[in-house]
Amino acid sequence: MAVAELSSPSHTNPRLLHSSQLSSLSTHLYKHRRCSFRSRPPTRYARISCSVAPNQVQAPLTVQVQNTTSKPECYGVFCLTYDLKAEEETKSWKKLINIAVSGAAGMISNHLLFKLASGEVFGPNQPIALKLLGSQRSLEALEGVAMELEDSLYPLLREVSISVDPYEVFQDAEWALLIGAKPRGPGMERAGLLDINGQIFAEQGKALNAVASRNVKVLVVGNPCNTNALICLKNAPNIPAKNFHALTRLDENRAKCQLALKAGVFYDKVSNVTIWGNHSTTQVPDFLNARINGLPVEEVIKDRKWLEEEFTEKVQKRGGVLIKKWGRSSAASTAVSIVDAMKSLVTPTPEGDWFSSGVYTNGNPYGIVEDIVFSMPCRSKGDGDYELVKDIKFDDYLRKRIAKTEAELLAEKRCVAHLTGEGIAVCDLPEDTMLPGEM
Ligand SMILES: NC(=O)C1=CN([C@@H]2O[C@H](COP(=O)(O)OP(=O)(O)OC[C@H]3O[C@@H](n4cnc5c(N)ncnc54)[C@H](OP(=O)(O)O)[C@@H]3O)[C@@H](O)[C@H]2O)C=CC1
Ligand SMILES: O=C([O-])CC(=O)C(=O)O
Repeated sequence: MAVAELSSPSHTNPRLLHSSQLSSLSTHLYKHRRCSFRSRPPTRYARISCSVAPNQVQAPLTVQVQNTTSKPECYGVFCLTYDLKAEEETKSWKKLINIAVSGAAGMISNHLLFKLASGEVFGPNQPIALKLLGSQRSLEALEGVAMELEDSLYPLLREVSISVDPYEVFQDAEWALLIGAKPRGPGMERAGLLDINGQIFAEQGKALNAVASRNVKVLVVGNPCNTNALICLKNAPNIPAKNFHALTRLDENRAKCQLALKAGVFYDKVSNVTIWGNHSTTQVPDFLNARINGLPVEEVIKDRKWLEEEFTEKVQKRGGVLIKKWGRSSAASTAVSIVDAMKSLVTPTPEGDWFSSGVYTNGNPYGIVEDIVFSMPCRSKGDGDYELVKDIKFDDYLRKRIAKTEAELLAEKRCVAHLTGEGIAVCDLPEDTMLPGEM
């Protein structure tokens, strides 16, 4: 199969074309434009540059043709060929699933990959293939990760491959865990971070659109994760927007821990916790609908002031407090929350409960503005899909807080308009806008 990326100043959002469309495209190009073809070995890209003929007013056009038949490099023991059905203990196993992970040499992945390989998410009968995406700067480190995976002798881990090319890594991916992102350095404006990371997620959205399974589930972890997820889904129009998630499960877990501590119960007694909005310090941990031992939180913790102020701020800023103590951002607990988020989609949600995920707002029943990625309460039948929970209570406090995080996400969206195909970016971000890890 081959795909072509079509871009020109008149196409701010480049279109990806499948091989079936290529021959008519090239006929069109020869007829209407002056084209030169240039391939750049040893890469698989061929660049076709077309200039404007003197009597034409069309804008110049560049087409990138990519042959996507090549495979990422398999690693070590994972290059062996074998027949899963040949051995007695593997006969009952399900079909191998492909999991792509970006930022695979980073700290979160260093915890996550081993959890995935152990069967924590998909269970003991589900073999997996891990496709690790890195960059030139992390290629050696990725080999180190693959070596550790080899040495762990996980029976369910059947394939590991590494690559720096998202088109290779995302080929037929059924899950894409997008963790890699540039951290915000000292003195960097949030608008700058949105732009740099947004470019990464725009490119990855295009690659997913071109080569991933049409039913791929995409979980964006790299910050700012809500807006990165929006950019990614806008660049992947052939994949349902509903399949894209931004990770807010860590925030939910943090909120459960704080409620349990205050109520003096173990955290398995806390349920129905929603995180609303952005994975930032404007996020809203919802105590109005949450329950402890099946009772509304306010019947157990009779201290509304603590809930509105101390509890809310503790959850919003937990990441920053941890960085101060630990010297680096949450990695192990983030990996745990990624596992939780994935499990919530592949196992039925317990009766009466729900989980939080940053999802696309179109069609939401809460009156939240459409066309952003916003954390909301979800339930799943365990088939990888989810529905939004309908019976949710709101009061003035909750509405006001939700409006603030919604306004922040709208400002972030305006700031990345150039990456979502919606025109010229205007950055008017609220001054106090921060990631949970910033203080
Ligand atoms: N949503 C959430 O709840 C949470 C989100 N996060 C976010 O997850 C992301 C990853 O965190 P973590 O694993 O701890 O980070 P690390 O710094 O350990 O790893 C990040 C990886 O991102 C990759 N990367 C991609 N582009 C760049 C770039 N331009 N500059 C530098 N590195 C780049 C690097 O890999 P390579 O060189 O291979 O490209 C690196 O290995 C961060 O954005 C963090 O803010 C963290 C905690 C919670
Ligand atoms: O800000 C960060 O990079 C870390 C983060 O998201 C968190 O701890 O929730």
